[in-house]
Amino acid sequence: MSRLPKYIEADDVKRVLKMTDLIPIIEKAMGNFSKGEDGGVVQPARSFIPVKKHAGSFIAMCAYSEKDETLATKLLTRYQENAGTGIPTHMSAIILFEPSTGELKSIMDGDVITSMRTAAASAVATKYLAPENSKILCILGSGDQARSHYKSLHHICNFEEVRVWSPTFKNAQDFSSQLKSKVCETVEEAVRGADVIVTATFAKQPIVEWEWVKPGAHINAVGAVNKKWQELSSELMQKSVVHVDSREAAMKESGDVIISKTEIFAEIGDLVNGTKEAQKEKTTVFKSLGMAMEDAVSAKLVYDKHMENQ
Ligand SMILES: NC(=O)C1=CN([C@@H]2O[C@H](COP(=O)(O)OP(=O)(O)OC[C@H]3O[C@@H](n4cnc5c(N)ncnc54)[C@H](O)[C@@H]3O)[C@@H](O)[C@H]2O)C=CC1
Ligand SMILES: O=C(O)C1=NCCCC1
Repeated sequence: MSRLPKYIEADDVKRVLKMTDLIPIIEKAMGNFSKGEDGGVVQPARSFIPVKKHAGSFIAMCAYSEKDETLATKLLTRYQENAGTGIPTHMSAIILFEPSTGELKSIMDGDVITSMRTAAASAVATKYLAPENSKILCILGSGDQARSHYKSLHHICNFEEVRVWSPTFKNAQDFSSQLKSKVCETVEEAVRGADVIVTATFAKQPIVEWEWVKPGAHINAVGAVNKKWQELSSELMQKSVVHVDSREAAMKESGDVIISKTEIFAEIGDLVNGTKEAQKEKTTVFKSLGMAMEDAVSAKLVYDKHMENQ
């Protein structure tokens, strides 16, 4: 093997990474993660460095999976105020190592992986928790995650209607002209009657109320990754059956969990492993925070597929 790491750019990641391959890999990774030591995953809490002067943050996320033979770290910036400037709000690179020797194998774009693996994790949650025959999908937010969730969730349910809401009406219109959907003027209009709801916004205060949510609906809550931020009202969190990707991270990083003082029923990996039962008939929430482990398995998949084509 060459000692020089392979650089894999965003277009090449996009070319080789397919949602149909990724969803089962993320499902297996979530299961391994929730097995504790038996799952062979080492994933320390991630570091957040505030870049206060510029209203940004720098995030470092590392993971090793013995079963998947992958060792990686993602370095990411989150600059919310980039919105509307043409510079993305999240930018990242993933550094992949060879676990057997410690060699640096690859540095690759992390943006496509972040979009797709987050949406794949929600697809796994939706597979276990969405009501049978879900027909209406509601997406709150019209950015990167909103778009990737539109695509991933169509692999799980046969939706007949997709609704989109975004704080800037024009952004929702642009979304809807590219991805078949109906634009809603209010969150309430988008949420009422929906079977599956995605919240993928930068909201810091709750935008979804319990009384709007159809009993038995499933919510993938992807934003509000901060202990002081919420996308869902405390009442909605308390009255729903709440699932997370990592209990440890949720207790540290999720305002939706911490402020509402809600009880976490299970990690999605517990449903995958069959150690907790999915309660499809109840109103369910998947509070997603994102795991380094998801990046590590995705990066290995990208590297292996990319090298096959070399
Ligand atoms: N759980 C996870 O694994 C991940 C979570 N995220 C989080 O998901 C959220 C969406 O990320 P992206 O789509 O990449 O960002 P983006 O910048 O592409 O889109 C953000 C969306 O939020 C909307 N928005 C901004 N301020 C708002 C407010 N006050 N209330 C309601 N909506 C507002 C914008 O109009 C836009 O539609 C962010 O909070 C991000 O940090 C991002 C990556 C992974
Ligand atoms: O990649 C992730 O995981 C992220 N989680 C929280 C917000 C930024 C990206």
